[in-house]
Amino acid sequence: MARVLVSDKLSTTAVQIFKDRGVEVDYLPDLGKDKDKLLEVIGQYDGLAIRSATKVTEKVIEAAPKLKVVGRAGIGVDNVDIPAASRKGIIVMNTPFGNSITTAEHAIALMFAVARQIPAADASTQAGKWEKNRFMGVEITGKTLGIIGCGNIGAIVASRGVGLKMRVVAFDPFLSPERAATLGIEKVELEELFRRADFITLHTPLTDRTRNIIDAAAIAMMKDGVRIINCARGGLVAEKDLADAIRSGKVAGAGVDVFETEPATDSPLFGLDNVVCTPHLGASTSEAQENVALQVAEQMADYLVQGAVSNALNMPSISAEEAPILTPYVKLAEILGSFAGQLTEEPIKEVEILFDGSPAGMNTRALVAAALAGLLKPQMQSVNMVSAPLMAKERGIAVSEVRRDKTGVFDGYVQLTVKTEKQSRSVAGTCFSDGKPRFIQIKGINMEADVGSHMLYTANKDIPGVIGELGMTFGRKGINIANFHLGRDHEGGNAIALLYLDGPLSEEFLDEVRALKAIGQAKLLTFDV
Ligand SMILES: NC(=O)C1=CN([C@@H]2O[C@H](COP(=O)(O)OP(=O)(O)OC[C@H]3O[C@@H](n4cnc5c(N)ncnc54)[C@H](O)[C@@H]3O)[C@@H](O)[C@H]2O)C=CC1
Ligand SMILES: O=C(O)C(=O)COP(=O)(O)O
Repeated sequence: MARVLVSDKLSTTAVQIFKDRGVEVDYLPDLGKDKDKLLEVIGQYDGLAIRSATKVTEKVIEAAPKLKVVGRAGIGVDNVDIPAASRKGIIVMNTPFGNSITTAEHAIALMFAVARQIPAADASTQAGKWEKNRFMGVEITGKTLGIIGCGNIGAIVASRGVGLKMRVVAFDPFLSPERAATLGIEKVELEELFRRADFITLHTPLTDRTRNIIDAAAIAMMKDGVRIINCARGGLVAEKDLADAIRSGKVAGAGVDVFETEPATDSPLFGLDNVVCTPHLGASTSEAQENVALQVAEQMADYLVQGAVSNALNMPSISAEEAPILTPYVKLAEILGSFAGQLTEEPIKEVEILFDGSPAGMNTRALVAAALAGLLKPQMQSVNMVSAPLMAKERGIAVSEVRRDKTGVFDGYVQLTVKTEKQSRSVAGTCFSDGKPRFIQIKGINMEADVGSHMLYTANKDIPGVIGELGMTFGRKGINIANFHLGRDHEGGNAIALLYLDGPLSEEFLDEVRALKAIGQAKLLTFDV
């Protein structure tokens, strides 16, 4: 039974879902904050469900040999070392929409809080001061709202801004003019946004390009009296530069939900007039927390129980409906990869995968990943569909895919061609209606062979007597051949044989086979079927 650790505070709905789906679950919501304890226990788990407090570092991943999936109940995954996870074949998934409305609402709430100084006015009023003249605010109607990053959350903020009768401008390199028009907003360059906005709100991930996107130089371009809201990630705004600008009066106020270091127990922004801070509450509503907990548990259980993948950041999605149709072809792709991987002894330069007929309409990214996993496995035992594309890239293997409408007699087939410095080798297969994979072509030679756990592959000249010699040799040793498949390119040309054996063969016996006059090459192959 798969076992999952929930190491951050998640709605207990998640725990119930794991149990209902037959996944054992330990709910330890404070464990994620204790790095040492996490390192101590993580080795026991197949899945880890987190929010932003647990840091899934390379060290944690190294300490987790069983881990298959990290599920982030939320959006940002900057607390997960995704390359390290991918290298170990661990899927990292998030819940990209469950808390977007809630977070957009928090940004709007902070905008109002800053425009009307609500927290300070509240504190003063409750202290019995009645400082009516101290808290002069600004109207939002008719003001320009500048949105940096107009993805899911930014777009919701945009629509709320439009609803509040604001003029909305957005900077996002990936925002199309059509989408901007649909949202009723204007797409602008960053500097123009800085120059025009009365309120600026950030909604990008934290990347090398977005880090400190608001710093002293950016602030210098802004309108005097601008107000800045950050509900995305600490690190997007240089906190010290913002604090200086608030002190100088250049920036009239800021709403800050996220900090460079979290938990933020100290910050240059603390204690300044009209800075409204919240402790990373963007996603903290009961609705959003129900959404993300439910979704992450379903997604993780789908993967651990059924092999279905959704919202993974390092692996193509495979829906639960798609999984049964795709699974036989995933197996086929892996077997073709494995065939080529076991026969190839020099460095691979190029891999081309051709999808003909029905597989061409499937999720070919998953099939490519499976073929690469099969191909690399003879060299790297722990490689899987998650890590294989990254491993291939790191090894400089160029991977390409071609999709084609049905051209042959088979409903669909997959052909894998592997090129090294010295040669190009191709192998093709299909899946019959029984879901079982078959080899249908090896090195351009047609054949039709079942796939067995133990197989002997031989290449020889098409001369009489090969079958007899092989059969006699096996017979003398008392080894049963379950199936014998033959093919040749033309009479007297190159021939190949695939023998489906009942069990493994010893190396000594293989040497005997290799010594046969008729046999050019003999290789024992094993497949995980
Ligand atoms: N405070 C909180 O509790 C929460 C914070 N977040 C954070 O909000 C942020 C946005 O989330 P979503 O809208 O769901 O993400 P998203 O991926 O839907 O949108 C991000 C947008 O940023 C854009 N972008 C990327 N690089 C950019 C750049 N250099 N300049 C301008 N735009 C750029 C992308 O094109 C994309 O449209 C994330 O960092 C996420 O972690 C999300 C949920 C809760
Ligand atoms: O979903 C996100 O990106 C968030 O920042 C929410 O973080 P949290 O789950 O509240 O720790």
